[in-house]
Amino acid sequence: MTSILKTEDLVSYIGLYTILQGVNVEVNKGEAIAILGRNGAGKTTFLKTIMGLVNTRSGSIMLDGESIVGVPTYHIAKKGIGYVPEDYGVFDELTIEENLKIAMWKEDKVTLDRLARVLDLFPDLKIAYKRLAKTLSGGQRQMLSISRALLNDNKIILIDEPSKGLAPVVIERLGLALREISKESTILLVEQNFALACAVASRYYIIDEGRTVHDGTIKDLIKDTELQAKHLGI
Ligand SMILES: Nc1ncnc2c1ncn2[C@@H]1O[C@H](COP(=O)(O)OP(=O)(O)OP(=O)(O)O)[C@@H](O)[C@H]1O
Repeated sequence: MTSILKTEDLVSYIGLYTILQGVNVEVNKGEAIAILGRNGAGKTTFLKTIMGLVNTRSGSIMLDGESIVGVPTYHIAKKGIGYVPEDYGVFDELTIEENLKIAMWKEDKVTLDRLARVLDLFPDLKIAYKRLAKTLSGGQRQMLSISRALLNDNKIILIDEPSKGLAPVVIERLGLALREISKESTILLVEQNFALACAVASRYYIIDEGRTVHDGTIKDLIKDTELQAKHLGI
């Protein structure tokens, strides 16, 4: 198996606070991995640390065998990490089309084919293609944010809690789309919605108080109600 992203003993900090205190995660090519844990466990900070938005104090982050610690965020993105932040990061005053095109590194045939595939995956975006992003619902904004990460030749896509604030029926649709995406992309998904994580991922890591405390297959976790209760509050 080819390791696409690997962190070892990752420690990171914001100001005076050490937030991550030892995170060990490995994502292999083609896998969909869920990062689970309670509120405030450090899941968002983990993704931000990978992206260079939060400073690493010690430990390693390897992307496809190359260290990305200390590399500027824009460069990390260009090295092949697509990032879908919790707050979507879409431009409200731009149309869907403009939001998508601004995210494209190239406008070659491969990229335009990817755009067509993304619009097939999320027909809502196709219908509202010329509308301003600010007119979209939360679910549609999430779809737009995910779509942008799919347009380029990324090695891995980090998705931060896509279900947040969405209605159950929208989460279900999103789960189906993410499952489809996971057939062709490598995904690292932060998610509190256990059902969505189970629908998309095959393996998981649990972060608690800034550390990875458990990992395994989603199949085993579904059976382990004790572990779910202890770390996920289910
Ligand atoms: N800018 C900041 N300054 C100080 N502490 C922060 C900052 N951002 C996050 N933290 C703290 O870091 C810890 C981890 O936060 P993080 O957002 O990564 O958790 P999370 O697991 O993603 O939870 P949630 O699902 O609630 O977003 C929390 O205790 C939080 O209060």
